[in-house]
Amino acid sequence: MTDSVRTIAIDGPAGSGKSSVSKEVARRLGYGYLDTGAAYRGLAWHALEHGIDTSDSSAVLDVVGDFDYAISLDPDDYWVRVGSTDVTEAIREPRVADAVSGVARVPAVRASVTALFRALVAASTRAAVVVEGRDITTVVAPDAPVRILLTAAPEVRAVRRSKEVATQDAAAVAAALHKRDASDAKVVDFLTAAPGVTVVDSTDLDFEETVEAVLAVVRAGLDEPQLEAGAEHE
Ligand SMILES: Nc1ncnc2c1ncn2[C@@H]1O[C@H](COP(=O)(O)OP(=O)(O)OP(=O)(O)O)[C@@H](O)[C@H]1O
Ligand SMILES: Nc1ccn([C@@H]2O[C@H](COP(=O)(O)O)[C@@H](O)[C@H]2O)c(=O)n1
Repeated sequence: MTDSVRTIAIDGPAGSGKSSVSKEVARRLGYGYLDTGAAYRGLAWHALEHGIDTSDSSAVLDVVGDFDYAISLDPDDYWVRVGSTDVTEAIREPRVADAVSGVARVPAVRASVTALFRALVAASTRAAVVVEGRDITTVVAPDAPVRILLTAAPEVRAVRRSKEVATQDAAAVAAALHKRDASDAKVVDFLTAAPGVTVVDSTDLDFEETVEAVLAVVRAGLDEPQLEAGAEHE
């Protein structure tokens, strides 16, 4: 079985529900969960710790060498570490979100983390891994048996995100989210579905309905042994 065959690929814009929905889908199927944005956020955090301007590509490359990154693929025990520091919460801070697109547009960074994502899936002991990000369906695992673009209307995504952020007003949260999408969209296309990718639009769905919609696509795309293998992990 190749690693692509063990990948459930989910892409989408900021705030579309990729992390929360993917994590829940992984839990219900007994699969691993890989948050790829965390690697870019972790590197942005690492660059900021070094006082680097993340819009300066060569300065970013200077700190890639000592970027010691680790992430859990267990949907029930999610953590992210850089060196000995647990950065699970820190990488969600607005200052990191504002800096991350600069890091993500560096081609050598993308090549390096893409190799890391594939290695993490290959090392997983689970029957499959739900991998979410921006270029999973197109670059990281274009051969995955299930490929989904999870979308929601921009204003709905902004409202959902602003409910989580207590330190900024709703307008500032919406502006930051749309600015990040605009920057990221210059690097990878996560707003239109590539051929063979199924769109799940959660604009009019609540969280549970969205999870069910994604599960239906996954079940339609996998064979019975792979679904049963996940259940056996429980
Ligand atoms: N269908 C839904 N209905 C209501 N709320 C939702 C739905 N899907 C996700 N959410 C909520 O929206 C918020 C954003 O979701 P989440 O963090 O999973 O998005 P994301 O796509 O991973 O964002 P980012 O790319 O910025 O990390 C969360 O609070 C999540 O619980
Ligand atoms: N496959 C990916 C995943 C993420 N990015 C970049 O990381 C940022 C943070 O991602 P979140 O999913 O945690 O919001 C995102 O804004 C992108 O800059 C990426 O390029 N490719």
